[in-house]
Amino acid sequence: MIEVKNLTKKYGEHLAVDNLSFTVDKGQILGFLGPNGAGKSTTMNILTGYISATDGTVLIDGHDIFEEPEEAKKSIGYLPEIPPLYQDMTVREYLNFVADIKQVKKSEKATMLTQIMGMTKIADVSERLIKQLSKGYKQRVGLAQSIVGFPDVLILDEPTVGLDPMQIIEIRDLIKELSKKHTIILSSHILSEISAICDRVMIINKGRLLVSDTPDNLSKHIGGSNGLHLKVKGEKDVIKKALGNIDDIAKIDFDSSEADGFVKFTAYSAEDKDIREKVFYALSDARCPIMDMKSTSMSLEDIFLEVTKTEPEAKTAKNPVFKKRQKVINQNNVEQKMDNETVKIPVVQEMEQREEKQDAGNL
Ligand SMILES: Nc1ncnc2c1ncn2[C@@H]1O[C@H](COP(=O)(O)OP(=O)(O)OP(=O)(O)O)[C@@H](O)[C@H]1O
Repeated sequence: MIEVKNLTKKYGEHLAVDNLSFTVDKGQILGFLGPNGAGKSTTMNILTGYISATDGTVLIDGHDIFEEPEEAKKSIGYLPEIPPLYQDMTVREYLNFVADIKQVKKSEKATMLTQIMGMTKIADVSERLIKQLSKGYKQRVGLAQSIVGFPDVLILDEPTVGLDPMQIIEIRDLIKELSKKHTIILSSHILSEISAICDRVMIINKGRLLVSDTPDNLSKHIGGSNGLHLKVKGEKDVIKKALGNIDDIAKIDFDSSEADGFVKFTAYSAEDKDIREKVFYALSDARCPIMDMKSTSMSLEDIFLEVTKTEPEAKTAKNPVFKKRQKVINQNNVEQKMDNETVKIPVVQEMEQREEKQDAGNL
């Protein structure tokens, strides 16, 4: 549905988007994450034909946004970071105006606008001037204008910014509902929101793609969910012996704090195997009851902070995220198996190689 290849944008000498490639399938919700200045809005502005690219291609539903802008734009609804609202129009006048621009058939217009105002819960302010609306309502009107014409693709730059928690939940549900018929790219700083509604997450920094995967896989692979935290009643030696027979366990780290006959430890599986059942039976046979067992995993927030850490830490293997024995998903979703050695995300390697070349050139 959306195909972006080697997208690059320079503002003068400043590289805002650096060779970005990704695809979004029909009906998917892609969450776009990155710190301030990462290049999210620039990418969205290019995807929607608002600004040109320095290099690369963007296909929307098979149409090149640069070669066939009219065709491509027909498939896009866009909510920019600052919604393009006419303050002196009423909500209804404005949405009528948008519908005309989008060439919605006259016979369908009234019904469509009533439906959209219902979906975005702005029917009660339809006759109010936009300038008199609260920020949250203005944001909903911005979202409403992007839906007018029911385009196949919706690109939403921070759709819930300025909304209160209740409204955020409503808009989140609306986006979920819209994804049944639309392909959606959204950017947000609210990570719980991205985890809750996106099928896939892309984290970019300084215009470059760092990781792209489902929220679950990100916390599994990058967070290293191959660890199992346990609190077990019994003697440490007995527990050690019982677990020693399980081949799938690569390593056990015992906590130094042992109290009241409980032992706490983390068991790491080899090759990301699910060891829960074997651990359960082994400890049960050894008559060491499990009081607590949970997988180690990182929240999207932890992952975001780790992968976007400022250089030099993030781009070197000093970052613990890259050190773990784990699989890392590269930008083409190809799994790379790493075994007890430094793991670098491909884009980080590329960055380092480029810098090495530059350094060599400067000598
Ligand atoms: N018109 C412009 N002229 C020059 N530089 C720009 C322009 N627009 C954006 N930039 C720069 O390009 C980089 C990417 O900006 P962009 O707005 O795309 O980031 P962003 O990820 O959307 O950030 P935020 O989360 O703060 O909105 C930033 O360094 C920004 O300063």
